[in-house]
Amino acid sequence: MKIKMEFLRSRLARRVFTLFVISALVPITLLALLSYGQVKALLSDTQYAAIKQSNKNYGLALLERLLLLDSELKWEADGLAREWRPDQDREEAMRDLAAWQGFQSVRVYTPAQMEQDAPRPLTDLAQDEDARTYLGNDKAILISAPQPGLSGRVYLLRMIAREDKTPAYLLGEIAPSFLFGKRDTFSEMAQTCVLNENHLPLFCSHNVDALGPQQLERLSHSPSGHFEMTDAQGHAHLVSYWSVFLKPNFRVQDWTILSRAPASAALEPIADFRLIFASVIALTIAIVALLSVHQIRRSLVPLERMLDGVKRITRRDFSRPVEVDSGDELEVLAASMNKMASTLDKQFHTLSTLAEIDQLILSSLKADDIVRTVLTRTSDILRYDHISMTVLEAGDRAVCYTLASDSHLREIIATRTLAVEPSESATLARKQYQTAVLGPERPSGYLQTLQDRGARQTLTLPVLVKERVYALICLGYAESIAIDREDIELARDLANRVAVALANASWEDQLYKLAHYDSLTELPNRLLLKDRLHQALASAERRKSFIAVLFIDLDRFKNVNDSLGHATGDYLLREVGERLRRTLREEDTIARLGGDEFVVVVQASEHAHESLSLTTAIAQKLLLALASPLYLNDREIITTASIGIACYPTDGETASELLKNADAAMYHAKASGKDNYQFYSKILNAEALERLELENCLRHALDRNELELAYQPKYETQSERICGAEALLRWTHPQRGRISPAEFVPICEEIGLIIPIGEWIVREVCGQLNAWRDAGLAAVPVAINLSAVQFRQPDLIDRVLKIVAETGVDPELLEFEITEGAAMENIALTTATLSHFQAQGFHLSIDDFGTGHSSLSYLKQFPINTLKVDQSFVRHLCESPKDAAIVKSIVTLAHSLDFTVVAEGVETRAQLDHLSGLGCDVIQGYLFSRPVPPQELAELLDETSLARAAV
Ligand SMILES: Nc1nc2c(ncn2[C@@H]2O[C@H](COP(=O)(O)O[C@H]3[C@@H](O)[C@H](n4cnc5c(=O)[nH]c(N)nc54)O[C@@H]3COP(=O)(O)O)[C@@H](O)[C@H]2O)c(=O)[nH]1
Repeated sequence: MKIKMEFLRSRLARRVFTLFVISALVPITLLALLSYGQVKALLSDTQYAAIKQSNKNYGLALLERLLLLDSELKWEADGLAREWRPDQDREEAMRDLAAWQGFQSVRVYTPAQMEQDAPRPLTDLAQDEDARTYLGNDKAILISAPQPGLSGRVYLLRMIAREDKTPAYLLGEIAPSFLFGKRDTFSEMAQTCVLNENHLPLFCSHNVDALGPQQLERLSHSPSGHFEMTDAQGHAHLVSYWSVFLKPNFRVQDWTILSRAPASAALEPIADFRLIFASVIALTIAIVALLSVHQIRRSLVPLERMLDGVKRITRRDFSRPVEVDSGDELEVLAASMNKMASTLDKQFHTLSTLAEIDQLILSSLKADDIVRTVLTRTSDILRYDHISMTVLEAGDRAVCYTLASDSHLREIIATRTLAVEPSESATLARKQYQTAVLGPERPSGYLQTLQDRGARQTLTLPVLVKERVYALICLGYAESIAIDREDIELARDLANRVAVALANASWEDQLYKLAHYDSLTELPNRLLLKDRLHQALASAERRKSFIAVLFIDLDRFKNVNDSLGHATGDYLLREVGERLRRTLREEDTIARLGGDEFVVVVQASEHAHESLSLTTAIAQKLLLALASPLYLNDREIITTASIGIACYPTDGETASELLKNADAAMYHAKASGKDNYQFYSKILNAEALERLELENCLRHALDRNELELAYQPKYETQSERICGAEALLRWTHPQRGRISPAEFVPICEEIGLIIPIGEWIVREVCGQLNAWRDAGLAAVPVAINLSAVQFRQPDLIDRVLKIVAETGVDPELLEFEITEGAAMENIALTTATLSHFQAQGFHLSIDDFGTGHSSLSYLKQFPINTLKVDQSFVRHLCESPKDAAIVKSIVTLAHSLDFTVVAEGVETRAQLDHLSGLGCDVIQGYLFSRPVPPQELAELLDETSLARAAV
C-alpha cells in the first residue's frame, strides 16, 4: 500500500499518529524491559546458585581434606606420643608423612622451638595458654599465612601428648595443591578463591582482583551470599561465596570459598532475547504506525480535505468538489458539503448577477436601457427559452420588446406596440406572478411574440410600482413544465428590482424634466437651451454654416399679467409657446428663459444671404403668429413681441455671446416701438451694455445714498402762492453725475427696484414734512409719484400707512399721483386702491392726464381730488388751438367732476395767463420754480408763510 505522508501535514494527524505510536511503544517497551529484568534475574539467580553449589562442593571437599590431613596428623601425633624418641627415625616418619599426599612438611617442635623456630603464626600460639589448652584436648589448630601473589601457607598443629608430660607439637604444612587442588583443574568460567578467616586470599584459581571494602563487609555479615562486581577492565562478574565452618575442628574462624563468573557468560542466553524484543518492538511500532496511518488516512485526510473545501468555500472558490471516498459517514458529510457548496455557488452567482443587473439598471436613467439589461442578463440567473418585456406607457398603450430565442445573441429582435386592457392590467397588478399554458388560441398581446417564437408555457411577472403595472416580464418555455418555486421567487425578486429601477428612471426623468424644461410651457429652459446651442454651434462650426438666435420678449406682458391676473398671464405664455412650436420646425430649438422671454435657435444654411432671408422670414412669421388675437373668457387679448436676432459666427461665437447680443437687439426692437424685429449691431450692444451697467449701479444706489428728492412747488393760479409741492426723485451716478428719472425710473420699474425706492420716497417725504413743520413753516401737501408697478402691490396701502403711523404725518399732507395709463390698467383694482387711500385721508391725483386712453365713464368712479394736465398739452397751448381745446375740455371735465385741475410744465407767463383764463386751479412749472432741494423749498415756503401772515 502506498502511503502518502501528506496526511502528516495536519497537526491533528501528527498528534493522533504520535499518540498511536506512544500508546503501542510504551507498554511493549515496558513489557520487554520487565521481561528482560525477570529473565536476567532468573539467569543470574541460576548462575549464582550454580556458583554457590560449586563453592559449597569445593568448600566441603576442602574441609574433608583438612579433616583427612588432621586425622593423619593425629595418627602421627599419637604415634609420636606413644613412641616418643627424639631420634632420627622420627625424622624419617615425618618424611613419610610428608611424602604422603597432603603435607609439604611435618615437623616436631618443643615449646621452646615453637617460640623460636616455628613459622610466624605459630610463635604467637606458643604463648597462647588457651591454644595450648585447646591442643591439649586432642584437637588441631589450623593456621594460615597468606602470601601475596602465591598460594597461602596452611598449617595444621597438633600436640604430641607425651607421657613425661612435656608437650611437643607436630606442625604439618599442607601442600597447597593437595588442599586447594591444581589450578588447571578449575574451569575458566568459574574463578574460585579461598579466603582465610581474615578474608585474605589463600588460593585463587586465577588472577582475581582484590575485593573492595564493601564486598569484604558483606562477607563478614553473612556466611553465604552473592553480589555483582565489575573488574578493573570494566567487565561485570557474578560473585558467590560460601563459608566453610572450621571452628569446631580447627579453632579458626570460617574460611570463605568465593567464586565468580563473567556476567556475560551467565546472561548469554538473554542476548538473543534482547534482539528478539527489539525486533518485536520494532515490528509492533511498524504495525501500529501502519495501522494508524491507514486509520488517519481514512479519517483525517477526508477531514483535511473537507477543511480545505470549507476554506475554498470561504474564498468563494467553488471550482473543485471535496473528494472523499472513505465509505463512511465522512463520505456522506463530504457529499452534503459539496451539495451545499454547489447551492452556495449558485446563490452567489445569482446574487452577483443580480447585483450586476442592479447596478446596470439602477445606473440607467432610461427605461430602454433597463429593458435591454433585463432581456439580456436574465438568462444568467434563470432558465427559460424566450423572454420578452412589455413596458406600459400612457393610457393602455404598451411597447413589447422580445429578445432573440437564441439568448446568447443578446439582441432584441422584435419591438411591437400593443394595447393592454386596463382590466387586464388591474388583474395583473393584484398578482405576484402568473403562469399560462399557451394553446392554439391567441394569448394576450404581451404574450403574442413568445407564442410566435414557439413558447408553450409562460411565466409573467408584473413590475409593480405603487400598485400600478409599469411593465411585464414574460418568460417563455418551449415545453410545458412545472416551474421551480425557487425560480419563481428569483424572477419575482428581479421584477421588484426592475420596479425600483423603472420608478427611479421615471423619477430621474421627472428630475431631468424639472431641471431642463420650463414647467409652464414644457419648452426647454435656459440650461437645456445652452446645451442645445452648444451642440448647434459645434455642428455649425463643422459644417461652416450659420445659426440664428432669436430673442423674443412679449410687449407689455406685465400689463396683461398685472391687470388680468397671473392665470391669464400663464395661459398667454403657454399659448405663445404653442404658437412658436407650430410656427417653427421640429429641429429648431424653442426655449423659455423665464418671464416673457423666449429664445429660438435656428440652424441656417452655409450661405450668409440665404441665412439672412431665412431668419428674416422666421422673425416675420413669428411676429405674425404672436400678434393674432387670443381669446380667454370672451376677452380678446392681443399681444405682440419684440425680437432681437444675433447670428453665428458674425455676431458671436459662443452661446452666451449670442444670447447677450440677441438680448441687446431685442431691446433695440423695444426701443424702436415694439412689435418688430432687429438684427444685432455693435452699437446696439454698447447701448445694452450701458443699460446693464446702469441696472447694476441702480441696485446699489439706495445703499450708497446716491438718491435724493427735489421738490417742485405748485402755485395757486390766482394768488400765485405755493399751495403744494411734488417730490421728484434724483439720482447722482458716481461717474456720470445726474441721470434723469425719465431714464432710470423705467429701469427701476423693470427690475422691481421701484418698490423699495418708492417706500424710501414716502418715508423721506414724511420726514421732510415733519422737518418743515418743526421749522414752523407753512404746511403744504406734497405729491408723491406712484409708478404702475407700485400701484399693483397688494399691500401698498399697508406699507404707506405703516410709514405714516411711524412718522406721525397727517395723511392730508400727502398726495399720491398715478399716471392715467396706470389707472386704466385695471379699473377695478384702481378704484379699490384709490378708495382705500381716500378713506385714510390721502389726496389723490391722476398724472399726465390726456395721454392715456381714459374711459370717461370710469373716471367718475375714481375717488380722486385732482387731474394733472399733461405738460405736452401745456407746451404748445398758446400756439396750438387743438392743445388749447384739449386743455379747456380737461378743465371743464375736471371741474364738472369736482376735481381740482393742475397744469404742469408751465414755463411762460403766456401759458400761465391762458391757463388762468381757462380756470385752471394750480400751476406747476419752471415759470415759478424748477424742482429744488428741500432747503430751497423751505425758503420758498417761508416766504409764503410771511405772505400769509401779512394777509
Ligand atoms: N414713479 C416716480 N416717477 C418719478 C419720480 N420722480 C420723477 N418721476 C418721473 O420721472 C419723469 C421725469 O421726471 P423729472 O425729470 O423729474 O421731470 C419732472 C419735472 O422736472 C418736469 N417739469 C416740471 N415743470 C416743467 C417745466 O416747466 N418744463 C419741463 N420741460 N419740465 C418740467 O416734469 C416732470 C414731472 O412730471 P410729472 O411726474 O408727470 O408731474 C416723470 O415722468 C416723473 O413722473 C418719482 O419719485 N417716482
